[in-house]
Amino acid sequence: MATAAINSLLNYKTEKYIDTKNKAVGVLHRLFQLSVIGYIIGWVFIVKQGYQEIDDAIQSSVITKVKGTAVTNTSESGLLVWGPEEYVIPPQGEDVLFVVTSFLETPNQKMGYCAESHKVLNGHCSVDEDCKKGKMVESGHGVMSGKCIRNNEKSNGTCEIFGWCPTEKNIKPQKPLLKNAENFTIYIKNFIQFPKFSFSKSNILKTTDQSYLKKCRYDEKQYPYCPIFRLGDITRRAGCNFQDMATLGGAIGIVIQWDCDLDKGTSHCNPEYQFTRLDATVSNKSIATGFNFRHARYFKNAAGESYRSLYKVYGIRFHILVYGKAGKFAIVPLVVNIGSGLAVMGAGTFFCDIVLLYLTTGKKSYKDQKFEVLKYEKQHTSVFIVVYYLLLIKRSYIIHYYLTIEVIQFLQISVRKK
Ligand SMILES: Nc1ncnc2c1ncn2[C@@H]1O[C@H](COP(=O)(O)OP(=O)(O)OP(=O)(O)O)[C@@H](O)[C@H]1O
Repeated sequence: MATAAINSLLNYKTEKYIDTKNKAVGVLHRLFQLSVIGYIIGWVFIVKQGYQEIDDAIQSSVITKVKGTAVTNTSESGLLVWGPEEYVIPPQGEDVLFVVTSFLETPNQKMGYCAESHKVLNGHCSVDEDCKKGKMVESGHGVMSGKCIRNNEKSNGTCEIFGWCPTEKNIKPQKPLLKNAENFTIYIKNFIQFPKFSFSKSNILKTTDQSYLKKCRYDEKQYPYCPIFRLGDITRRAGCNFQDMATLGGAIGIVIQWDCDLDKGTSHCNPEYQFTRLDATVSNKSIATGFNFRHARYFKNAAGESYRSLYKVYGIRFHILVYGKAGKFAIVPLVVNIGSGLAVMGAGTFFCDIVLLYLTTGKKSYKDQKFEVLKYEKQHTSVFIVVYYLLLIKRSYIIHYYLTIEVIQFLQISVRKK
């Protein structure tokens, strides 16, 4: 038995084929093989470039610069000229930047006593007892002095507070004040790297024309590689009207997509821009409409007293998001994809066997010729079953697999000998 097992282990065995002479199943088999070859060549290699190694861990740096001026003239602030230093917050040129399009200024606030704003619910009162001295007004602007300030005896008033006075007026902008904001331009400098392929590039066109950046404005058709965008064009491409958005504010996403086939060369690796309104789910009537925040500018008068001007600013927040992947030819994905394609081809034989053995007229004769029923000695079976389970318990699946094949072949040899 041992010699037979060793022989069985060392001998080369080849698969045996049965020529069924069944044309219909033969055509079916070829069609299946053609579909698999079509899938591998068309989808896996041409569409999905399955012969490439992919790096989707893009590393990126973004810096922005906005240019343009706007003029405002309000009763509180008078005539003002706004430059990027005033309307871009923060001014450092980050990848998330806020451009002011409207504002409400409360100028010359000074530390002192004044009536709390009517906007603050917890600051309302009808008698002095409603304003507990020393208590902070919740969501308010200062600490209560203990007095209730009313315009007349009958009406309700608001508590007197100690804080920055006068408090802000309760007004919402009806239209954007920085009307020219639509014509501001934003320069987006983006540097990317695909570390797996030691490849780096920027979104700025390589040109010797020094004035290119001063003249060009991004346009999908004419200037697809110009990194300077007009704000009005960005909102238009995102499907919204700049002036509508500018009144109460909003958020816009500028997506820079890098999909690079490095086999085609560096010049084919270029960014594609997409624009989307990020707060688009919020309708105009929603309580969550708009985008604003407050900041203050502090100063002292000639007498050394501290003052501040409080600004509630409305505007558009731009988020620059960079995504991308690069692919380059590599032998490993090529072999893996061919291998998995060939494995799928094996399913064709299985499928055709099912058709042949269960759906054709001559299924009985096919079955008789395809399957050989083996007869073997019982004691062999029991020994092999014991070994089999011992290996299974020890989780030696590979040894178990090969042993099972060898056992079956050994039994076949035994049968043949008989
Ligand atoms: N938002 C923008 N709109 C239009 N042109 C711009 C904008 N930002 C930069 N540029 C122009 O692009 C070129 C390169 O800008 P970069 O910031 O690298 O150089 P710079 O000389 O420091 O720019 P500048 O001093 O004009 O702000 C400059 O000619 C600059 O004027």
